[in-house]
This record gives sequence, C-alpha cells and structure tokens, in this order.
Amino acid sequence: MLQPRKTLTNNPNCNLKNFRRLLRTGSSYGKNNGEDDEEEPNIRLYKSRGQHLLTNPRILDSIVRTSEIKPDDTVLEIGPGTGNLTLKLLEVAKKVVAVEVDKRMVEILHKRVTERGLQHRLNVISGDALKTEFPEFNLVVANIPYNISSPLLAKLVFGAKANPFRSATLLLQKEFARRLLAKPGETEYNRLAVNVKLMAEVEFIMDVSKRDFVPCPKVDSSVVKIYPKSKIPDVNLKEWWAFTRTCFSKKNKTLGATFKQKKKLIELMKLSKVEGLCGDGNGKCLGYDNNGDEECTSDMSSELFKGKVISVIESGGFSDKRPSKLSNDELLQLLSLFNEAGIYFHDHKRSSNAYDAACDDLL
Ligand SMILES: C[S@@+](CC[C@H](N)C(=O)[O-])C[C@H]1O[C@@H](n2cnc3c(N)ncnc32)[C@H](O)[C@@H]1O
Repeated sequence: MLQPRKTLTNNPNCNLKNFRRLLRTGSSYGKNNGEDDEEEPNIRLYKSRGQHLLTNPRILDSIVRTSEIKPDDTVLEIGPGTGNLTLKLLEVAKKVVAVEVDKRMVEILHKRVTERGLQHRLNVISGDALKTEFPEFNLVVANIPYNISSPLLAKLVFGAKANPFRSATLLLQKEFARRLLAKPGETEYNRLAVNVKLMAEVEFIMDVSKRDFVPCPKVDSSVVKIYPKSKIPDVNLKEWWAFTRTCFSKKNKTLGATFKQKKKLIELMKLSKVEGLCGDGNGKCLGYDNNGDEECTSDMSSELFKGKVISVIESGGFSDKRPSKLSNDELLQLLSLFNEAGIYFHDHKRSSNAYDAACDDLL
C-alpha cells in the first residue's frame, strides 16, 4: 500500500516560501510571470512513487535547453507528474509522449495542457513505465522517479536498438549519476557504469539542489545526458551481464582470487562446455558433491576445469587485475577468451528476456 508523506515540510533544507505556493502542484518557483497562477487542487505526494516535483523554472529551462530539442522531435517523458517539465517540452517539440503511473497526476496534466491548447501534441500513457511498451520517440527528457532509475535506464539503453533515440536527458539522484559517470579506478565505478557504458556515452550536465524540488528530498540530484552508441560491441548481452555480475561481485578482489573460489568454479563448470571434462553441464559429475564441500574422488574434472580457468586468466595477463580498474575493452577481451575456451557465464536454461535480465542485474 502506498504510504503518504506525513508532512511535506519536515526537511529544514526546504524552501518554505516556495513550498506553500508549490502545494498548489502546478505553481512555479521564484519569480512568477503570472502564467502559472491558476489554482491547482492540493495533492498528496507519495514518497514510494518518487513524487518530488521539480519547480525551479531556471532548472527546467536548462534541462530543455540541454536536450537540444528540434521542432520535429517526439519526446518521451517518464513521470510527467503535474506537468512542469511537460509544458516546457510541448513549447518546443512536435510531440510529447508522457508515461505516468499516478492517475491523479494524469488528470492534472491533462487539465494544464488543455488550458494552454497544447493537448493535440501530448500523448499521455497512464501506466507503469517499466511495463509499458513505448510508442515511437526519438528523444528522452525526464525527471524520473529515482526508485526505478536502474531498470528504467536498462530499458532505455538496452532497448535503444529496437527503440532508437538521439539522447536521453535525465535528472537522477546525484550518487546514481556519479556511478554512471565513473571511470575505471574511481571509487564509484561499478557494474552499473560498466553495463551502461557498453551501450552508451554518458555526459555530466549539472548538479541540482534538493531545494529545487517539492517536497524537498533528502538527496541532491544531477542531470546527465545519455547518448546511445551507434556501434555496439559484438557480444552476447546475457553472457556479458552474467560475466560482469561474477567479476563485480567482489570488484576489488583480483580476478585470480575470484576465479579460484570453489563455489564460483562449480557454478561456472555447470554452465560451460569444456572438452575433456565429465562435468559438462549434464549434471553428472561436477567434481564436487552437491554442496560444493567435498571433492569428488571419482574424477579430476574440477581440478582440470580450475586449471583451464586459471590458464585463460593468465593468458590474458588478468590474474592480478581487479575488475574495479578494468575498462570495458579489457573486460570484453577477457570474456572473449573465456568463451573461446568453452567457459560460459549465462545460464541458458534460465528463461528471461533481455530487459528482465538487465533490470534484475544492472546494479
Ligand atoms: C520525480 S517526479 C517528477 C514529476 C515531474 N516530471 C517534475 O519534474 O516535476 C516522478 C513522477 O513519476 C511518476 N512515477 C513513479 N513511478 C512511475 C512509474 N513506474 N511509471 C511512470 N511514472 C511513474 C510519479 O507519479 C511522479 O509523477
């Protein structure tokens, strides 16, 4: 069940002067030119739905400017809320497709857009953006609900082949944005960065203060711009996700140490097709007992497999390297060496579509 916020003013960092005005959900912030003065019904905002409305017109304008919208663009907006950003998008785009899960927001949005006579340019989809099949669009601009950042990003960047778009200008939680922007060797560099960088370039645009939202969230935000790559490395994505999950389970451990773990080796051995081993994925002899505790004495498959894995890592000079310091090119090279040796990471018996796997896994 959705838990409404008990109070919207309990954060001392909130700008209370603007807060009162902004309880009328469509109101603008700071200097008002009168355009947004119409009375809006009060609305209870839900934290569980990430309902923090961006209300500073200067930031809204910067986002629109940064997005470089052309007059014939169809913009996808996830979570339009009461339409503060939508109205600005409608001024410059040919069309806006807005996906909003909260029916109350949809109602307010329709009302505000109709009052400005812009309804013919807006297509509102009432539903969950993660479950909705997006109609055609060529640009994304959105202040998204932060609780769906990871799966939504996966849906956009891994879906870009089917749904190509020029760029996505997104307002994200600052820490999340930092991770997306992180380079190998930086503390924030993790699997999310690695997976997104496979498909897209990420550019930092600006930081946004928590005081620019109503209600005021606990965290600051950043705007980033994501550009899907025109040339994507030729790699099996499911295999890539499973491989990066293994590598980044302990991102600061050396790969030599990670791949010597008995449990990890057993998992890999079940999925791999390495010649000369009896543990060939048929569940017969895996070299260890079912718990992975006791070594099987009937054959030396597990030892052979371990030797194979180690020789692959050594052949590429990866034994002492740590995933947190590897570039995507290096990771791709290692995965390719593994696959060439018949060592696989993805469980092909696990049925999942590409998005589901990415959404489960991206972080
Ligand atoms: C951070 S608010 C942004 C509102 C507005 N764009 C703004 O900038 O003021 C996020 C919006 O996303 C909506 N939302 C939350 N989860 C959603 C989902 N799964 N699919 C679509 N919209 C969602 C919320 O109801 C809310 O209106």
